[in-house]
Amino acid sequence: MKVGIVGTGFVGASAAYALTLRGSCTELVLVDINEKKALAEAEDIQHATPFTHPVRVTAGNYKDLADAKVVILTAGVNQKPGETRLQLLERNVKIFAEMVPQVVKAAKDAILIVATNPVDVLTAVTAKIAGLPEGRVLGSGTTLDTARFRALVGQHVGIDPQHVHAFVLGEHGDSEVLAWSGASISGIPIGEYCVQRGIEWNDKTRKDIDEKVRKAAYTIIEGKGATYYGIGAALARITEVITRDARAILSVTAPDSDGLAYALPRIVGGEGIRETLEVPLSTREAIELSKSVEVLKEATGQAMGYLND
Ligand SMILES: NC(=O)C1=CN([C@@H]2O[C@H](COP(=O)(O)OP(=O)(O)OC[C@H]3O[C@@H](n4cnc5c(N)ncnc54)[C@H](O)[C@@H]3O)[C@@H](O)[C@H]2O)C=CC1
Ligand SMILES: CC(=O)C(=O)O
Repeated sequence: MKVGIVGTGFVGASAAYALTLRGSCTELVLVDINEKKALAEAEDIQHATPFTHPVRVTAGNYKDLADAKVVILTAGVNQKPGETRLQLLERNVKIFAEMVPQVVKAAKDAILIVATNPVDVLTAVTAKIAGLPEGRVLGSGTTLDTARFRALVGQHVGIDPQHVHAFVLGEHGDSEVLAWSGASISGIPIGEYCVQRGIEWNDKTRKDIDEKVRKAAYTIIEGKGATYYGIGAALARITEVITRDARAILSVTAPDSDGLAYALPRIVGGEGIRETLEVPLSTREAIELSKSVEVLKEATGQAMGYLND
């Protein structure tokens, strides 16, 4: 099964490497405005295939995306230290206005996965430009934040994060909501689990984890200029859920009936998003989620304005 990636910078190249390590597809086509970079990444990753999976990795142009099952969009500018995701909006909308029609023309049946920031708004923009049936355009949303949340809780309680069930909802950004009320360790509420096992669990523990999840991008960008391994793995996981029709529940982002995209747990399978789930939230979490949606509403309005400029 063919997968395309448009944008082979830190994020696109990491996603390509993760897809190859996991054997999530059989063919991988890398496209970038910087053709030399795409070619170099394709060659480098192809050299990993004798140790991983027999994925055919090539660099190409938009036409080479024909028949792709999935195209991942990671082209665009990233944050500089201290910059918010929303500050990238105008520059990345302009890139998407030029790029998305070419992707849709070449890969007529593909499911599009957006990763470029601000990812919720760009997913709404992509859906509007692409005009594809519902479910075929999604964004990585808070899959990375959810992974950060699960990793930190897993580390705190000393278990494999795969057994931490918890979601981050709303914006992939400063207003995101960590849904503590439904978080569990394999069905046992985290607080109860900690009491049973004699592990510290209080407001400070939750505040520290919240801060680390919410600020992760800022601290990593401060330290090394960009974040890419976490999102690379997340994109590979979303892609293989589609290529294997796994029907997994992921906190991806997708436009609602008003064209506003934000992350909620959704069932994802071979046709893209199959269903959006309703999550029981505490009153405080529900209020925080509506505030997050308001932030995105304003930014999405601005983005649609840039599209019409
Ligand atoms: N959704 C998420 O959780 C995350 C999203 N990101 C976002 O991913 C995006 C990419 O980040 P990086 O890879 O670090 O940036 P980067 O600067 O390393 O790579 C961007 C790539 O896009 C290419 N590009 C630019 N315009 C293009 C066009 N018109 N057509 C084709 N290719 C084009 C550039 O040549 C470059 O290779 C950023 O917006 C960043 O904020 C980054 C981490 C996590
Ligand atoms: C850059 C970004 O969006 C992240 O690492 O969360």
